[in-house]
This record gives sequence, structure tokens and C-alpha cells, in this order.
Amino acid sequence: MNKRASRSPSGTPEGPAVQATGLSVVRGTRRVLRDLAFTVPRGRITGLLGPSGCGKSTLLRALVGTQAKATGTLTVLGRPAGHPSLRSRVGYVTQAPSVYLDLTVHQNLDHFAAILLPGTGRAAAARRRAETDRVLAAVDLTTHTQALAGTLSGGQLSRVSLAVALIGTPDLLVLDEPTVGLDPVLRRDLWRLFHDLTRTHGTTLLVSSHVMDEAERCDRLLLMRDGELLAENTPEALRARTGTDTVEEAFLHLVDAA
Ligand SMILES: Nc1ncnc2c1ncn2[C@@H]1O[C@H](COP(=O)(O)OP(=O)(O)OP(=O)(O)O)[C@@H](O)[C@H]1O
Repeated sequence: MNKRASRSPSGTPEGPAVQATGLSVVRGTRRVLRDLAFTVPRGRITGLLGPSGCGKSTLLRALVGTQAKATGTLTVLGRPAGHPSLRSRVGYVTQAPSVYLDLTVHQNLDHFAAILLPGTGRAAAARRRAETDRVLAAVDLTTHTQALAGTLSGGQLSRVSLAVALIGTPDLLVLDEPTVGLDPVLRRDLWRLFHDLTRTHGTTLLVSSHVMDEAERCDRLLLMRDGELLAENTPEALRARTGTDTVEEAFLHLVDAA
């Protein structure tokens, strides 16, 4: 278990990875998140699920501190969302791959490793090299390290972004629809990697998706609709509570009830 995941910077045991109360966001003239209250437990995979446009990306942006006009209380790893000390502790992968297309995969990783794992001298350089090798292996891209990012497929590009987010083994990984456009084998492999991260490093994952079948792969779920939280629970509890067989049916049941 990663010590950083279970201990605060001061060394004291901590509460949830994320805690929100009264979280609202206005975009343009619309209130796209309305008075949300939820927690994300540490060391587990929490799925943020809901239809396109319900506010998932907005919520994740608020969490990493890049969303303007967010009000309410949002605490991440014991600090206010966006706090500078969270920069190296939170990995964030946006929907659009954020890599330099005119650099090779390895050059991209080198670039971000230099920012995230600063330091001079041979030991620091060796650490960065070992870390880039590790994350490229984790996302199964070791055969493409010398390829220009601009020549990669969409799925491969997403995995480069994910590799960047894995540098330094962050305590919290925030992934915005990481499996969109991936084939079933890659999707399965990525979910295996996510579970592996929680098991081996105690990493907390918050993964958004609009595909309800991905819900079954999560330990806990936040179900959203129209900027509001419909439910927060385990997939099993949601199915049991609604008397349904799948999370998708549970979601529809909750929508009708609302
Ligand atoms: N710049 C903006 N100005 C005004 N409204 C916006 C802006 N960006 C997004 N929105 C609106 O905010 C709402 C939430 O968008 P958001 O991208 O968070 O949804 P989402 O659930 O992530 O959708 P998707 O699954 O399609 O990515 C949408 O109704 C969208 O139209």
C-alpha cells in the first residue's frame, strides 16, 4: 500500500479522498452542477456515471481545480480542490488526449516526467527513466515508444495520456471517459490496470463514463443526471435498492422515481 495514499502530509490518518458539500457550478448562464454532496472513498474505484451532458466533466474539472465559477466545499486529499500541493498527488486525464503530437511517445513522457519528477543529476535522471519505462509498460505501449504521437490511433493516444497521469504514482487518478473508442480487449485490459492500481498502490480512482456496463466494474458509483446526483452507493446496493438486475435498470428506475 502506498503510504502517501493512506497518510496525510502531516502523517495523520485521513478521511475520504474527495468530499463535496453544496457544490454548484455555473457555465455560461446555466447552473450545470446543482448543490452536490458526495464522498469518494480512498483506495477504491468510484464510477461517475450519467448521460452525455449531465455534468460529469464539469465535476471532474472542479475537482482538479480547473473549473471556474465553482461554489460550495470541495476537499481533495484533505486540501481544497486545486491546491498547489495536490499537483503531484492527483493525475488527471481529460477526454481529449493532451500530448504533443510532434513529439515521440518517449519524448512526451520525458517532458512530463521532467515537470512531475524534477531534480538534477544522474540519480534523478535514472529515476525519471525508470518511471517512464514503468508507465509505458503499464499502458502496454512499450512497442511504440519511438513513434510520433501524431501517428498513433485514438486509443493509443489515450493510453499515452494515461501513462503521463501515472507518472509518480499519484494518490488520486481522475479519468474522464478513459475507455471511449477503445476495443473490448483494451477496455478490459485498462480496467484490469485500474483494479491493479488500487490493489498494489492503494490509488483512488474516479472514472467517468456514460456507458452503464462499466458501472459493474466499479466499487462504488455516483449516478448523475441533469447536474444533480441521483444516487451514491455500490452497484450491488443500487440494484438491491431498486429491485433491478443491472445498474442501467437501477438508473432508469431512479430517474422515473425522481
Ligand atoms: N463553456 C460552456 N458554456 C456553457 N455551457 C457549457 C459549457 N461547457 C459545457 N456546458 C454545458 O454544461 C453541461 C455539462 O457539460 P459536461 O461536459 O460537464 O457534461 P458531461 O456529462 O461530461 O458530458 P459528456 O459525457 O458528453 O462529456 C452541458 O449541458 C453543456 O452543454
